[in-house]
Amino acid sequence: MELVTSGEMRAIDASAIEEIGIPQEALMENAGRAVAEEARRFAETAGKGADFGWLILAGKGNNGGDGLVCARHLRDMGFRVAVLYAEPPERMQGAAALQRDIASRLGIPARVYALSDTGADAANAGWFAGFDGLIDALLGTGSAGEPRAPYASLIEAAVQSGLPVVAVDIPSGLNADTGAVAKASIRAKVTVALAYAKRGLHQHPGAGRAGEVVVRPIGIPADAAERAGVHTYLLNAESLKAKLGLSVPLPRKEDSHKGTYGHVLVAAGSALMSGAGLLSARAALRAGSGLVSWAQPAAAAPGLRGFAPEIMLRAVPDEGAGEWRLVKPERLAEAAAGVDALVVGPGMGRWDGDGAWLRNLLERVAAPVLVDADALNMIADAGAQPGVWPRREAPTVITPHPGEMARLAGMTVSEAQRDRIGLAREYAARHGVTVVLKGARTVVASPDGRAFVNTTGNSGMATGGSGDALAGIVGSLLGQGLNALEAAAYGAYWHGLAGDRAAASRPQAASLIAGDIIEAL
Ligand SMILES: NC(=O)C1=CN([C@@H]2O[C@H](COP(=O)(O)OP(=O)(O)OC[C@H]3O[C@@H](n4cnc5c(N)ncnc54)[C@H](O)[C@@H]3O)[C@@H](O)[C@H]2O)[C@H](O)CC1
Ligand SMILES: [K+]
Repeated sequence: MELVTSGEMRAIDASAIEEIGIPQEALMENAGRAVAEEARRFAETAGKGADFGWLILAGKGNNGGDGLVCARHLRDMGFRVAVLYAEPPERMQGAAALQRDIASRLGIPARVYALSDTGADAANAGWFAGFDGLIDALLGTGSAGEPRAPYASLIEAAVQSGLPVVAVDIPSGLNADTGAVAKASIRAKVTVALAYAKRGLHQHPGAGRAGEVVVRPIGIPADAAERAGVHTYLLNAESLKAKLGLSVPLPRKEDSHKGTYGHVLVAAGSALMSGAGLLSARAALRAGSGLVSWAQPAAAAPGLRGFAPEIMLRAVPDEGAGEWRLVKPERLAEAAAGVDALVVGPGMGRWDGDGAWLRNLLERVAAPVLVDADALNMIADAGAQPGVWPRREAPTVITPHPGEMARLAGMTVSEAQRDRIGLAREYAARHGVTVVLKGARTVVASPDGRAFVNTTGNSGMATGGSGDALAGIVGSLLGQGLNALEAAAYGAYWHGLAGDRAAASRPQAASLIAGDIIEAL
């Protein structure tokens, strides 16, 4: 379940080979066979069986070496097989060169790619004629930057051929660490991740090019990543259990009463945006809180009576204005005294001096706090230097979407999206807050360095109110006694799972609204 960078993978490979003594050739043999088995599974699902012709696109590195082992095993399985070397094969070295010689001695047909003399793209050079699928063994974790010639044009020709691709380790052209994709990049039906999934397979746009990611062991000891200090995990039921000791669904205590599951105070919504507060409060209820109170500026409260009978309304003195602007932070802190968690931010609006207001509130509240939406922008206006977040005894969890994350970190959105795992982890460590960086493949990062990449959720959830629901869910879990990372990770996973379930029962995901997510919890 660990996700690794190419650097971490190289260190793990080196340790297995040099310190433990597992021969590199053994790793490569296991890798190639694993890819062949996944390719066979793909051919069978494609209903073509053994008359499926595979063309192995082999680069000059060990990724190419894996591909040659794969070629040999596919041929032994009865497939038609040929190899197309990206570069003259005499340039291969070490374990890859050994596989080149074996393939040659076995008489596996091979050609060397060359741009047609006019430099025209090679698709029309018939390289792919007669084949049903491609094995992408061009570039793996050793590649850096845009694929250079001739890889770039071979990749583009492969894409243009329209043939299905099974990628070795990563689709060529993908940045294994960040998920960024080069102009020339393979779109795979299946990516066979060797030993561990690389981070880039689970961060967009890379995640959209990898197809089905299958992690296959190749003989690296199972605890190698942990021993190498890797603390990035795919967020799913398995890792929630193994890394955080949480089972899905969370067990409910038998001897429970209203107090058992905590009391959450939701300070959210305002006269014009009361919906955000209601959605957060309802989500907290559905997530299992024993009691949920919805704090509102006193003059705005009467208008909200009866919206949700299960939710207690908590009017906070506001000098008759009906706006948060005139609620003193100490008054809201008093309302939060004795609750088990506070959610602050959704639909709160902005006003002059709101940053100092929020910091004052955070310094006074003893309970765990979930900060979302407008409240995040209040802090963002104070800058990105350490200290913008008050140090607190109890945890602070923040749930920014990419735009809010960018403002908090003082960068553009595209910069913030470049390495979401790295940014969320660095921000969490620097400010001592637990970060839930929303978006496709939400990233949860703890100040202690652990990070989880979510696997649930769908594009239909990019709808107003979905974030309010997440804020309520995580706040509820904090109120139920989960620690910051547990609440953030479980909450993100559960929110996405509910969204997937809600989408499954609707004609199309795009019709999803936040209320559907809450009802599906
Ligand atoms: N390391 C191991 O013990 C194992 C590795 N496995 C497989 O090997 C690759 C990593 O192999 P490596 O030789 O380090 O690099 P690549 O094959 O990924 O690199 C390709 C090759 O191309 C050159 N290159 C680098 N960047 C570019 C570029 N932008 N354009 C063109 N060419 C580029 C570079 O010089 C390399 O030589 C890993 O992914 C696994 O598939 C085995 O699985 C097991 C053991
Ligand atoms: K590859």
